[in-house]
Amino acid sequence: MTRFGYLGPEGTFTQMALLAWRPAQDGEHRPFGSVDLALAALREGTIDAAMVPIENSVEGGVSATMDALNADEPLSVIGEVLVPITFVLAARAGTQRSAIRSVGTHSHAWAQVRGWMVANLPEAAYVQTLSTAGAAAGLAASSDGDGTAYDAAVCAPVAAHNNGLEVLAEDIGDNSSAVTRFVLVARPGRMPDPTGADKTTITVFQHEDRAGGLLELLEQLAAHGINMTRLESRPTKSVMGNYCFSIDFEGHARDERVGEALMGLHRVAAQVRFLGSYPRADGRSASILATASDDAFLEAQGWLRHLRGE
Ligand SMILES: O=C(O)C(=O)C[C@]1(C(=O)O)C=C[C@@H](O)C=C1
Repeated sequence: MTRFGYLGPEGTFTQMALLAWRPAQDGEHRPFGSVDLALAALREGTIDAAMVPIENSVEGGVSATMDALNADEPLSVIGEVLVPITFVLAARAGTQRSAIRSVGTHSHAWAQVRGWMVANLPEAAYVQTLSTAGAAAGLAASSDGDGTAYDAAVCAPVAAHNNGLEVLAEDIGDNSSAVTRFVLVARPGRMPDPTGADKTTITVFQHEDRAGGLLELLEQLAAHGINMTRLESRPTKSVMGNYCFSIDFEGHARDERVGEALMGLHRVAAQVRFLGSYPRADGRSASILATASDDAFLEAQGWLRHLRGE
């Protein structure tokens, strides 16, 4: 039975992503206190795969996940899941909204309700927790007057319900169409086969900081007709001002144009960390120029072999 890890506790959006990928009865689902702990367990072999958040449509990339994927032993992304995000403000039964002085939640969740907070609880202090469901569980576990770090939690409706909290306000996200993208990560092994609607994730490290360095990397993608879907810079943590680039793009490593682009990046970059090719959650096929199709590349390779007399 596959052992899946996820950013817990129960009731996180990450658990919803894992349940959407595989129902609880089809594997062991094990909660972890942080993305780092889940990925460490995966590297150690105590779980077989981990579901982790990587990108939110409002707040952008999840740095903790990108950094954990870029460090230590390489891991592979084998799938992705999109989860619509809905937040509630929850508190212990009997709490009046006017009595709320502090609110606990995950940093990405706070970023998505900031406008609502300014409009409705402008004086409330923010207390960071490791997850939205962790904020709800922490609130439920404490009773009045025992020094709880916060008076209310921002979490998913299911986390408020599971923890017996009262919902003081529903749908408090500033953007009603917010979506978080999660990736299922495994130890490197057999890559999922191409489906025609795939994505590839890489991290590129440059030789040195110089004019046109990023352009040189991007040219490899543009020249091979590849559409990027995410580009983020992360500090390499070695020297101030030194960055690597976390990139998602359309296509699969076994597509001719992607293979050529990866070889190009390998030539011009100091290191390319290949994090996997996997089916897109939305099933949307890449729009590929006729000049960047597999047939076009194979025809050109044949032409070269012919003129070399091979
Ligand atoms: O705290 C949770 O419930 C999570 O699953 C983490 C997380 C995130 O890292 O972005 C996931 C979705 C929401 O955007 C807010 C928090």
